[in-house]
Amino acid sequence: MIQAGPDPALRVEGLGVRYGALVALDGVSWEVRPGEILGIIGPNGAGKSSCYDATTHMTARSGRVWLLGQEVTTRPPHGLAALGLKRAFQQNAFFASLSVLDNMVAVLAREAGTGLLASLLLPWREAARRRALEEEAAALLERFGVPRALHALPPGSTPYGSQRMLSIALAFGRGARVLMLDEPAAGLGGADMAALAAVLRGLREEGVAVVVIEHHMDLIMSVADRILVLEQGRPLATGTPAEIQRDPRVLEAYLGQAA
Ligand SMILES: Nc1ncnc2c1ncn2[C@@H]1O[C@H](COP(=O)(O)OP(=O)(O)OP(=O)(O)O)[C@@H](O)[C@H]1O
Repeated sequence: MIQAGPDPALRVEGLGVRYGALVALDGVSWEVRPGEILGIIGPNGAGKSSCYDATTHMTARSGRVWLLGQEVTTRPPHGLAALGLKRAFQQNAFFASLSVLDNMVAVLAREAGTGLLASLLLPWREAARRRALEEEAAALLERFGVPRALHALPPGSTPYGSQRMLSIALAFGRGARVLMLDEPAAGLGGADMAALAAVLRGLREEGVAVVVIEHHMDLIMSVADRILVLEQGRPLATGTPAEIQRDPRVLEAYLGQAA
């Protein structure tokens, strides 16, 4: 089906990943447009994380990748991030000994070209710059649902839901054209899940292309515009949530298994 709308923000073609003799991903192609949420689902071991690793060049792979119309197949992960392809991982990733706010400041300072040490130990004459970074960091954290009351705490002392949102905010940093999230709802309860859904919808409204691997079917079916189903490293189906939910192959391979 030909889809109307803007050009893809990210397009991958024929991605393949092998671990020795094991074929983890075999010729997988997909694309996501600005202001679209693409969900990637599939049973355990289907190749979802391998697909992320392949896209962000964190593993040896075959296939090609285009970001904002530019081929970026050979770019290293940090080069992709600099072009606006950002990724958050399954595990929370932050400095445990820094406050929530300083974690965010460190990312913003790095993206602004200031080193971590300098960002934390800026001399007095740069205090104003430090304050501006802190204000930017605080506003960004609030946007991702981490309230100011938690900003001075170490991340490990905040509720788990806030830790997940912090990880996403740190991945997003000063902004992303494409944001790839790996199981962002893992371990979240109902209220946190609703807050996460609101953040994802907000990113979509701003024109960010969002890709989400998720096992929580309610969440992915309610926020995704399109869904790609992987099974044993291969694409099994792609379509709207409604199409996917009534696809007999999907029901048998995945949703049926979960029922
Ligand atoms: N580093 C690795 N070395 C060897 N095999 C791996 C490695 N990483 C993944 N695999 C294997 O590749 C296949 C795909 O794994 P992958 O983690 O991509 O699946 P997944 O869909 O993300 O699974 P899950 O939902 O459990 O996270 C699995 O059979 C897995 O055991």
